[in-house]
This record gives sequence, C-alpha cells and structure tokens, in this order.
Amino acid sequence: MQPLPTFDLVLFGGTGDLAMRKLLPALYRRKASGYLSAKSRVLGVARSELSRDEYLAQVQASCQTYLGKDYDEKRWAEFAQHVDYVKVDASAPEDFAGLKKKLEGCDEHGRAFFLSVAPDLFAPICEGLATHSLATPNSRVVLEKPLGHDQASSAQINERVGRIFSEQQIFRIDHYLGKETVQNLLALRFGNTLFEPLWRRGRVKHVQITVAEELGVERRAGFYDETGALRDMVQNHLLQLLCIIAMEPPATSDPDAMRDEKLKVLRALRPLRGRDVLHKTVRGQYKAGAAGGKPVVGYLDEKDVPNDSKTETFVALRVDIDSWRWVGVPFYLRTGKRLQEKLSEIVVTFEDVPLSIYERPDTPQALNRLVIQLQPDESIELTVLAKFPGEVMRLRPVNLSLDFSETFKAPRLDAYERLLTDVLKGNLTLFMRRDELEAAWQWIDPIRQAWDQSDEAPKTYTAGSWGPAAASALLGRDGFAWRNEL
Ligand SMILES: NC(=O)C1=CN([C@@H]2O[C@H](COP(=O)(O)OP(=O)(O)OC[C@H]3O[C@@H](n4cnc5c(N)ncnc54)[C@H](OP(=O)(O)O)[C@@H]3O)[C@@H](O)[C@H]2O)C=CC1
Ligand SMILES: O=C1O[C@H](COP(=O)(O)O)[C@@H](O)[C@H](O)[C@H]1O
Repeated sequence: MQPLPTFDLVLFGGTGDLAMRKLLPALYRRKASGYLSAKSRVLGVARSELSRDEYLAQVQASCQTYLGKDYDEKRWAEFAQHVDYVKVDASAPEDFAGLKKKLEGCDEHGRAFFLSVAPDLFAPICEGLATHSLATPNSRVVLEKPLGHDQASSAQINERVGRIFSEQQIFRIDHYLGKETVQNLLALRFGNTLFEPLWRRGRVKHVQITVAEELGVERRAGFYDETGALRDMVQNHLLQLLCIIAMEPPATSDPDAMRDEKLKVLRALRPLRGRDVLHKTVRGQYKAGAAGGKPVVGYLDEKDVPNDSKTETFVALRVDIDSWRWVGVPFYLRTGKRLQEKLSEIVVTFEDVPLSIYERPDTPQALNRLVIQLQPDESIELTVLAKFPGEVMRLRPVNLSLDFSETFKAPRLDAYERLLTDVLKGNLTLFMRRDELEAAWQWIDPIRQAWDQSDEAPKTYTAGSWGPAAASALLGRDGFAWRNEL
C-alpha cells in the first residue's frame, strides 16, 4: 500500500451536511487505512467564525456519529492532526487572503479544491482562487452535483470554471459512480463474455432502474424544494446508471474511452417533449404516512417547504434509446423519497424462450432476469428455470445469487472514499466530462418545461408506499410490472 502523494484538500462547505456526513468520515477512513501521507492537510472552509478547535469538535462529533463502530479515539487523534479550518466567504473576494496564507509555502503539495457548496458559488470560488494565484497547474477542482439547474446554467458554470481550470483538472462528481456494485456492473459487462451476446434488443425485454429512499427531505428542504427529484437524482445518478448499462464496450480503460461511450448513450436518448412527457413520465409528492414503523408528515408539512409547493419527490419515466443495440427496448427509471424501503437496483429482464415444451409457470417471474442490487445489499442474482424434483418435467424459477460481502471478505470502500482517492491520484474515469453533463441536461430540460407548463400537480402517494399508482400503470400499459409488484 502506497500513501497518496502529499496534498492540501481544501473543502469549501466544510461545515455543511455533505462534508460532515460523508466527506470528512471518508477522509478519516483513508487516514485509518494509512493512505494519508504525514504532511497532507484537510482545510475546512466556510463563512462561520470558528477556531480550529471548534471546527475539530464538530468534525469529531460527525465522525463519531457516522462512522459508528469504525470510530476510534486514537485514530481520531491521528486524523485530527491533518485537519484545520479557514473562514472564507466565497462571495467576498478579499476573504481568500486568509486561505492564501494557509496554503503559502506548500506549493509542492498537490492541491484539490472540493466545492461542497451550492452551484452558484462554483464560479465565484474558482475566480477567487485565480485572483489570489491559488489555482496552480497541479491543482484540481471537484464540483458537486447538481451542476446548475438546467443546460444554460450548467454551461455558464462550466464556461467560467473552464477559464481557470483545464478539463483535465475538473472532477465533476456523481457519487453513484463510486459505489462498489456500479464498479461490479462494469466488471460483469466487460470482464465476461457471457452476457454480451444477450445484452441487446431481441434478447432483452426491458430494463428497470430503481433508486428508492426511505428518508424524506431531512434538513435539506430549502435546497430540495428548488431542485426536485428530476434534477436531484435522475439528471445525474439514474442517467449515469443507465449509461453504464447501455453503453458499448469502451476500447480501453482510459477515462475518455468510457466517457465517450456514455456520451453516445446520452445523445441517443429519444427526446421527451410536450404531450409525450405527460404520457411517459409520472411525478409524485409524498403525503403523510409511515417510515421505519413511525408516522411521518407529508412533504408539504416538512419544515421550510411552502405549503403550495409542486416540487416532485418521486419520478418514474419510460426512456427509449435510439441505437441499433437498444431501439424498442424500454428502460423504466424510478426514484423517490419516503418510499417503502431504501433500495437501489437494476433489473434486466430477458425475452422468453420461443417455444415452451415443458410445464412451467406462465408468469413474469418465470422469465430469465438479472438483478443487480446496489443498496442495501450488494449482490447479483440471475433467475433461471430449473426442473422441480419429481417424475415429471416441471420447471420452476430459481435464483443463482452472488452476495459480494459474503464472497469477498475484503474491506470495501465507501463511494466518497473511492472518489476522493481518485481525485488525489488524478484518475478521471469515474467523473463526468462537460459534454456528458450538458447532454444529460439537454435531455432533462424539456421534461421540466413540459411539467411547468402543465396544470397537473404531482400525484400524491403515501409515505411508506412505492409511489403513486400511475407509476405502476406506466409499466402496466406496456404489459410489465416493477419487480416489487411481481
Ligand atoms: N448533502 C447531501 O447529501 C448531498 C449534497 N450534494 C451537494 O453538495 C453541496 C453541498 O450540500 P450540503 O452540504 O447538503 O449543503 P449545506 O447547506 O449543508 O452546506 C453548505 C456549506 O456551504 C457553506 N457556505 C454557504 N455559503 C458560503 C459562502 N458564501 N462562502 C463559503 N461557504 C459557504 C456553508 O457554511 P456557512 O454557512 O458557515 O458558510 C456550509 O458549510 C450542494 O451542491 C449539494 O447539492 C450532493 C449530493 C448529496
Ligand atoms: O445525491 C443525492 O443522493 C442521495 C442518495 O444517495 P445514497 O448514496 O444514499 O443512495 C439523496 O438522498 C440526495 O437527495 C441526493 O442529493
């Protein structure tokens, strides 16, 4: 094991929810695994007036909460030595002088600026860094999602950030790409010959991608109500999963080889516009119900949500890909908050045998099906038909299962741990390129516009259910059902 090169990681938004829940615990873990070199530093940055000790107290409390049994006092003390805090108001250019002072004399360190702040601060921060000569040639910048709120705002941010950092220095993060099972999906598709001949129209009947959350909007209602599920989840995580399922095999493992193939998928998505949007999409909003066995309020009663909000907390849609490989194969995407359980999975259902000569159930459960589960468990399950023991030939579906945590006992990297490591190593494979991101927005924008122009409100669904009934009807019309409804 080689420690990472010495770096200064400047964490804008260092007091925020993402930094406290995910990024700082991920860095603690990197330290605990021996990856942080002695002189590397993590500088939390925000507007709050905090001393280093006050900041450390906040970080320690988060590490205790979010690392659970992985938290250890001795390891914390070792990690804490790397952590410091600087007060900077990113919208006040003169404030960057304090940061400059902290970074002075460490020009030989690699530098990564992680922007865990609202996207309207991305360009001002990069410009502040440039004005104070902090954006050195060996610096990298990490941009959190969603990058903008539509194609135009995203292009504008990319343009301004691109004047300061080259594309090779920009890491646009989508933490779903850092998840272990997403990596395994790449291994399954491009490390085996088995599925490739079947991975196409004529063989695949339909594909479902579900990212369901049991949580509601939590403390992020201000952000969420402006954003909604389409921009928060579909524009990035779900489209990225779809790209990985649908892309052609890249010729090499080079970052651009993979990003080129994902871009081709995004450009082949059949546009959804006008009436088509109303026919092929469903948006929902949760009302009061239950989560984790306890009663919970509806979205409109959440703190900081306007009581006439039309923001969607659920989206389901049918997507068509106009390529030789996929034309005619529907991809159904679904995501929502306050659903029955936390579940992220991809389900590939294959065509039936052309002629059935044995007795077998005539139900969708009896089709060959590949289920790639990302959360809560990491597993791959293949349904095949086998003979039920006995005199007669009676076939029944059985599952061949691969549970990754059972199979490989090795410790697993959390998504942010992997992606932060890749930033520090300079590996762009799991990060989105500008053209990919803009192609995704280009496909998303007309959906948003059609919803905004429609008088229809989002359909309500009870917290703790699987979303509005219309989401079942979306597949039902095509003769299919979501896996949890089979
Ligand atoms: N939270 C999550 O689960 C996820 C978040 N994201 C994205 O990550 C980013 C951060 O999200 P999140 O942590 O939830 O947001 P929060 O609102 O919790 O945190 C925002 C952070 O930015 C700081 N900040 C705000 N304004 C300024 C400013 N002018 N100058 C310097 N610092 C400032 C705040 O500190 P202070 O007020 O002290 O300045 C705080 O540290 C967003 O782009 C979000 O979309 C993406 C995926 C998941
Ligand atoms: O990016 C986001 O993702 C989380 C869900 O991530 P997961 O890794 O827990 O599945 C979601 O809650 C949040 O709203 C969104 O911004």
